[in-house]
Amino acid sequence: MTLDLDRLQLERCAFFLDVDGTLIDIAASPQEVVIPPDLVQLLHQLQNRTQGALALVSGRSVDDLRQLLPHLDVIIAGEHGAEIWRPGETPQNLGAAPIPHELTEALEKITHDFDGVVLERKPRGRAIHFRAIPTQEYAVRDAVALAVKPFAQRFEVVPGKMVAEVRTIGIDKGQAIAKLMQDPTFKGRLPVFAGDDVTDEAGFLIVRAHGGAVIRVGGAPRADLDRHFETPAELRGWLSRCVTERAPA
Ligand SMILES: O=P(O)(O)OC[C@H]1O[C@H](O[C@H]2O[C@H](CO)[C@@H](O)[C@H](O)[C@H]2O)[C@H](O)[C@@H](O)[C@@H]1O
Repeated sequence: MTLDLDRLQLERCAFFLDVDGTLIDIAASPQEVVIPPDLVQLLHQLQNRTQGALALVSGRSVDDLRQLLPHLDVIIAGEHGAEIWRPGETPQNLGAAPIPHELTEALEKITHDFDGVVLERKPRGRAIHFRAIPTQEYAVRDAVALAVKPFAQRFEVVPGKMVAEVRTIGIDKGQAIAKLMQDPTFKGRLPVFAGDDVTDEAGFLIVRAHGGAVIRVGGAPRADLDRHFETPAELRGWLSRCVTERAPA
């Protein structure tokens, strides 16, 4: 059964929002994304209306997101939930293992074998981007799988949009959301999660398990979604209407 998102009471909700492809448009490279001018204000409004029960849940690292959104002061679950940062604190590692040097070397080699592949080194993971050579997608994904194979007891490869993400086994957005739902700020609220990609599915599962609402941006509409938006701009428009039109009685 899906929830009627137009009847949500923000004061009883907890929002978990993915970033790339959900709040902001996908760009040619991670550094080229454009942050909409009103995004930070919108997120702070949502944070106020939910008494702080708002977290960004992203594949990007906490440091990366804080640079991208320097004036934003909200909780961040970074690197697919490998780390959680609360404003004023240092990020908490939720169990990510250090990436072995040999694994990074093996991934680095792929950037030499395929012109156009870029290795993103995150504090707790690696991402191999091949957006510049889409026709080589399967060859690159195979090469990444092979590189990670000797480390398969601790690390796995997860697919994303024109990217292969290498992360510690057991880390996913679902476990980060489950942990945040134990926080007094989030506990007892109805979780609402918006995402756009394969790596968001673990978050969708946990949110459903808590009786919450699942929103997907892009892709095809699905029967199991509570709401589907075509673009990040549509999602931001809906969030904006939520915070302005649904003021508390
Ligand atoms: O979980 P998200 O917030 O959606 O982050 C997922 C990954 O986003 C970034 O890569 C993706 O977006 C780039 C900018 O639009 C695009 O160029 C790239 O092809 C996408 O894969 C980021 O670089 C990754 O670290 C995140 O895991």
